[in-house]
Amino acid sequence: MEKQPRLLCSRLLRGHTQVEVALNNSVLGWKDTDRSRKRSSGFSSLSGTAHSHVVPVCEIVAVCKTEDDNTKKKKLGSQLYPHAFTVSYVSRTRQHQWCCSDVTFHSADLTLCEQWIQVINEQLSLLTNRPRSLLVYINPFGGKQRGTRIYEQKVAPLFRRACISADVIVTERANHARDHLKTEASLDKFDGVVCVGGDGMFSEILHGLVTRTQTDHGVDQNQPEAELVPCSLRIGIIPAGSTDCICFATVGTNDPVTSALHIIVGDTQPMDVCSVLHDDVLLRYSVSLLGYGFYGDLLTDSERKRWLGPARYDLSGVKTFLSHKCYEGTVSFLPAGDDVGNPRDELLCRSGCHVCQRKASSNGKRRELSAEKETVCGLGVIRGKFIAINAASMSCACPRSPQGLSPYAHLADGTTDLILVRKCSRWDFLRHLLRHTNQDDQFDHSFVEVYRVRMFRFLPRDQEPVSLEDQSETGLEKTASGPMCSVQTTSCSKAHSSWCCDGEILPHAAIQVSVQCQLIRLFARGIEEQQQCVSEDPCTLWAPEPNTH
Ligand SMILES: CCCCCCCCCCCCC/C=C/[C@@H](O)[C@H](COP(=O)(O)O)NC(=O)CCCCCCCCCCCCCCC
Ligand SMILES: Nc1ncnc2c1ncn2[C@@H]1O[C@H](COP(=O)(O)OP(=O)(O)O)[C@@H](O)[C@H]1O
Ligand SMILES: [Ca+2]
Repeated sequence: MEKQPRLLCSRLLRGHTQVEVALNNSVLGWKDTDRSRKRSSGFSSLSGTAHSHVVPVCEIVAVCKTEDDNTKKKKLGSQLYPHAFTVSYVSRTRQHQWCCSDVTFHSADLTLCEQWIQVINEQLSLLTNRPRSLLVYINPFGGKQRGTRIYEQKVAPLFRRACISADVIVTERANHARDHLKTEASLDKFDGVVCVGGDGMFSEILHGLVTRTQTDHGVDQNQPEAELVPCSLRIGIIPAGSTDCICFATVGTNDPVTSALHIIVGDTQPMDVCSVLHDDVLLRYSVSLLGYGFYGDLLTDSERKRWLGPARYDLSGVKTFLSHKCYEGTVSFLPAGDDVGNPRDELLCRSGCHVCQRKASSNGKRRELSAEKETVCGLGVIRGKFIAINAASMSCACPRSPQGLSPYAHLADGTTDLILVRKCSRWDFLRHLLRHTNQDDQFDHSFVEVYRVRMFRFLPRDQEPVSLEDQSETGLEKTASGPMCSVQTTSCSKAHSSWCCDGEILPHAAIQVSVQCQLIRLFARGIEEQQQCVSEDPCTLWAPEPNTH
């Protein structure tokens, strides 16, 4: 492959060390010159400074002239270096966390500094995926009520440094952001929408943006067969909520600075959205967890304890666990094809995921879940008594469960992982829950089943067709895709639970769910496999000998 022409290469001063700095179309690099390395080797090893460093241009946040009194006095030997410029760039710390680092280069030559600033800025202006203008919504009451402070102290300064303009709206009530996006906001002037808050706040942005997009394109989202139009604006999430699972599962951490940097560099991560209907009428959209039984009850209880902040989930978790309820009903589902793998295949969804890139032909194949079709096309039907019915459209990894509810679920494959936890003893359920917090397989229990599906439907027992109720009287449960299995004899609560849908409670127990493949895009890149290596060998930046200024 032909090598990129070198654009600029100079000998400059960094700290007390002379360095050779080079820039081509994709990488900025600097290394100590041999002379200064010899002279300052003690200094370097003491401070831990590496002798060479490379930064991909796409991870440069900004470059600017440095003007302070120290710069004016900068000296090496008798030579003054009164001019300087600073490059801010992404550096990786630990656990997928990013921070913004600065490197300042000094020079005796003002024109040279200005040339560096100009050339780097020209390179940055070629990166067309970067947002220039954002619409930001802050929920001041999410999580520990630190949304406004997090934005002002950690995010706004970075946006300013990257020359991104932001229109900020601090919400005054629930659904303020959703309603504003739906009708009022002039979206044409923005390159993206940012929410500062938790999963509930993200859900508001999701609903506002999806609804607005359908309205603008004349699509009736209440039609069960409607082909929804993907949203053109990307969504950024600055985590300031209680669970922050959508941020955690798409970035790998819930750190506001990391998220701000993913927005600044203009990352893109497509994401599936489930539409949730009742009697063919749209109730809500979901991207993370749709849970009936355990998580529905937990969330309902936790809403009364909002004043406790994130700890409400632990308290309600213990209470719901102790109440040990189970619910009877029928789940029918359309299994996904083999092309998207299965929930236990140990294929993690990571940055550049191949499974998601193959992007199932699912959307074209959407079919209605109707009774006649249940006997054909491999549709699964499962009757039973369940402690939990969960659908995880993504891993749902979060600080409480770093692998998530379904560790091998994919962000953008057009499927959701349907997890059925049948009635079991308290002890067994606790064992199952505990496995969410360690490396053990939470699906490896006789009372847990998991299916990768494109759509599913749930009917609570009292709404089942009579024929299914009759079957249950025989004491047998039937699955179309699996073997017959016996019903446990213990009794079960007749009442309904609720569905929790990305942290919101739904008003109906009977729902139909279908996955809309890649309906939205986030400012994220999926979880990076490991510390990313720059593909370019730094040495090539300096070979052959540079024409130093
Ligand atoms: C014994 C320890 C068991 C730990 C089990 C952890 C499983 C965690 C899976 C979490 C999946 C989260 C999916 C995301 C949901 C969010 O969309 C949604 C909204 O988030 P927001 O408030 O930021 O807006 N959050 C939720 O629905 C909350 C889920 C909370 C899960 C907490 C579970 C705690 C369970 C504690 C059980 C304790 C048993 C103790 C027995 C003595
Ligand atoms: N200004 C506001 N006042 C009250 N509730 C709000 C406001 N802005 C947003 N909300 C609502 O607060 C709920 C929780 O927000 P979220 O940011 O997800 O925090 P948490 O993660 O703590 O639940 C969401 O349902 C959202 O609609
Ligand atoms: Ca998915």
